[in-house]
Amino acid sequence: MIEFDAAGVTAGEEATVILEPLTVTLTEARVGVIGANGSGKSTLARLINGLVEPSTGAVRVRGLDTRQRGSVVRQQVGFVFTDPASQLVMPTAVEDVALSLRRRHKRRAERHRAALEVLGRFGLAELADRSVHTLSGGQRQLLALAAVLAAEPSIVVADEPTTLLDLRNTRRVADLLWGLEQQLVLVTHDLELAARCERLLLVENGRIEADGRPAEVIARYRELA
Ligand SMILES: Nc1ncnc2c1ncn2[C@@H]1O[C@H](COP(=O)(O)OP(=O)(O)OP(=O)(O)O)[C@@H](O)[C@H]1O
Repeated sequence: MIEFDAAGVTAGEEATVILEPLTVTLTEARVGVIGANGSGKSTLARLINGLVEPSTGAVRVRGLDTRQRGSVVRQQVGFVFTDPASQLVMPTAVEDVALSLRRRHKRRAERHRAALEVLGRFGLAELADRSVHTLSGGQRQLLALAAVLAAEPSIVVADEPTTLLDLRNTRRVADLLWGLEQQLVLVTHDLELAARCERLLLVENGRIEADGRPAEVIARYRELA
């Protein structure tokens, strides 16, 4: 469960409003977030794992305040970025997944074995020793997702995870995300994916313009465009 309790975000000395105070509780397994460029979607997503702290109000994840318990929240919330390059930091694919496993497996050899197993599960076994820089965009995105999921977070937040992908990889990533047991918050410009969510939030100019069933929220989005 994710609670926004009058959570607002401002930036700079002038306190420019990025996100107006928002009160909403997300309990659905698949929550989508749509809206125009620059409307505040990423900011909303980043509030969930404390990457962005609320300037006013509070955000709680499974009862944990993101400002007070930031590091615990980040262990529980796996965040998938649009650009996998910003989260793949190790020289090879297997090392990147192993990095996510450092809390669960203290011994290096064990971590390596577990990372290979994760790569296998995601159909990426043959990429284990490849330099991350030589992977295609789709391979990198799948690897980033595998690395996040390897840590077994309780909640997954994905910020436009299919934007860089072709149709086949978009389907692959979407199927993976929909196959998860965890609660998923998905920021997307892909209305097909948005339509598959149980609940959809439409962000417009830093506030929630619509919140509800995908068909109605998407219709409102189309009216605004
Ligand atoms: N730290 C900051 N300082 C100043 N402005 C910011 C800051 N963070 C975000 N913004 C601005 O707030 C607005 C919302 O940004 P955000 O990244 O949340 O939008 P978005 O809906 O995810 O956009 P996109 O679809 O283009 O990724 C943008 O105008 C952005 O430039």
